[in-house]
Amino acid sequence: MTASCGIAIMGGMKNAPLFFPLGSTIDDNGHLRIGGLDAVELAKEYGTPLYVFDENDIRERCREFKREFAGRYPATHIAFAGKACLNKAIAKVVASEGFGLDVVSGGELEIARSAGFPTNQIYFHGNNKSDAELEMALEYKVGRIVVDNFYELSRLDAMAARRGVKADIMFRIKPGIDPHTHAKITTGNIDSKFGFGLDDAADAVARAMKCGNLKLTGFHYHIGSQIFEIQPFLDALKTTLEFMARMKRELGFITEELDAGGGYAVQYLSGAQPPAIGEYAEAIVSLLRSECHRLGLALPKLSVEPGRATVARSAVALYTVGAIKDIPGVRCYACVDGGMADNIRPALYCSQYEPYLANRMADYADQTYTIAGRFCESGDILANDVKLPEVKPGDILVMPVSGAYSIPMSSNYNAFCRPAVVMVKDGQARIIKRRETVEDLLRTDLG
Ligand SMILES: Cc1ncc(COP(=O)(O)O)c(C=O)c1O
Ligand SMILES: N[C@@H](CCCC[NH3+])C(=O)O
Repeated sequence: MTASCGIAIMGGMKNAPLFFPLGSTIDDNGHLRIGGLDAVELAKEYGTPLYVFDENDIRERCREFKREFAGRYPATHIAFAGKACLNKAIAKVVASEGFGLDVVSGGELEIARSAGFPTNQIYFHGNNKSDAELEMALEYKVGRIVVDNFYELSRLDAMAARRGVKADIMFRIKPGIDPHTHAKITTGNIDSKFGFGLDDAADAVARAMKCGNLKLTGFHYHIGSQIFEIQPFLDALKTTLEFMARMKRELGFITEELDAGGGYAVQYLSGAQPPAIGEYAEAIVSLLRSECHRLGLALPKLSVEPGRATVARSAVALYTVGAIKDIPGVRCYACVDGGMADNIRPALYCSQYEPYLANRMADYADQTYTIAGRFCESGDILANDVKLPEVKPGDILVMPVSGAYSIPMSSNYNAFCRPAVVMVKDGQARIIKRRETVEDLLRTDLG
């Protein structure tokens, strides 16, 4: 028998395809099981659209990063980039795995704090932090404030002086590398709103060395997201190490820490497999060691900030199929009860997904459908021309690899309510974010 999209179910094994959460299976009824639970029953119990995270999968991703990076280079700080999907439950899971956290707003910082995340393990990023956010970062004594520009540097210096504290900072720099990913998620190029160009960064280092209330520990770059090639990571690292050598030579500045950001790609489609985390780690750590030796630099502390690679595969999105619209000779739309308001990625980046039917995982996928959402835009398409078994109203469509950048980028477009989020683990499920209600929407509408 063949599962949707042609993945064979081995005799008796019935593992779900690779990009479902670890340990997901297909039961005798052809239903998807995640964390030991029937996905179709979860859809019934909690309603759809529904996002289901598997805690064990998140934990295994964290352990893989620790094994592959800290195993090779013990002075590694691994931080979850919260923008990928931050809520109290996920914050607690990654904290308990010994991860740090990267936040980009006062909101993310408050979520982390309310989950009891140790603030000295939090790095505060952002290209236009408000005064209130900088004050908050100082008040909560976050581990590092990653300073993006001169305007922020001077305000932060004054704030730290007023408080009589010495804050640990890093500078975000632009190594000017093209990571060959989607233009909208490319960030380390010269024409980027993020960070200092290298000559500006050199001026900023000279200034920071005179700031009595700021301690510059080193440099951060993040060149983009969903990067399949290893070479751009190496090019960015080499450029930064050469910049560190220049700062030592010209200013006597010794870099203690290098934050290499995130960007590791995950697999969304059967045919597009990125390098394993171990391959990224091996290449980065080897180059770090050899270039530091060549340039006469002491080995710095290394930070990495995986967002997508920590949580993307840990979750699926479940939708109920409604209308089916066959336009003869053109295409057949299967419409679901969610869409661009809970997952903007296909509309924004032309991101591709491989959906399945959670209630008929083992049926032969011999029909072609375009999965349309229910929002008032023709561009509200979740997946184009995908192979599925014959789809009927009431089927439960499942989108794997939905743990990163869907829920955090969701909206209330057309006054729809954001979906519920459930965490499963070893046969137990609990709501970690309740479904929004119209009352929630009306509460902020003051008339
Ligand atoms: C500073 C920083 N670190 C880490 C990340 C996480 O990226 P990714 O989810 O691709 O690992 C981002 C987002 O692109 C970022 O801006
Ligand atoms: N939101 C993007 C990733 C951006 C990463 C943050 N700079 C995505 O869904 O792929």
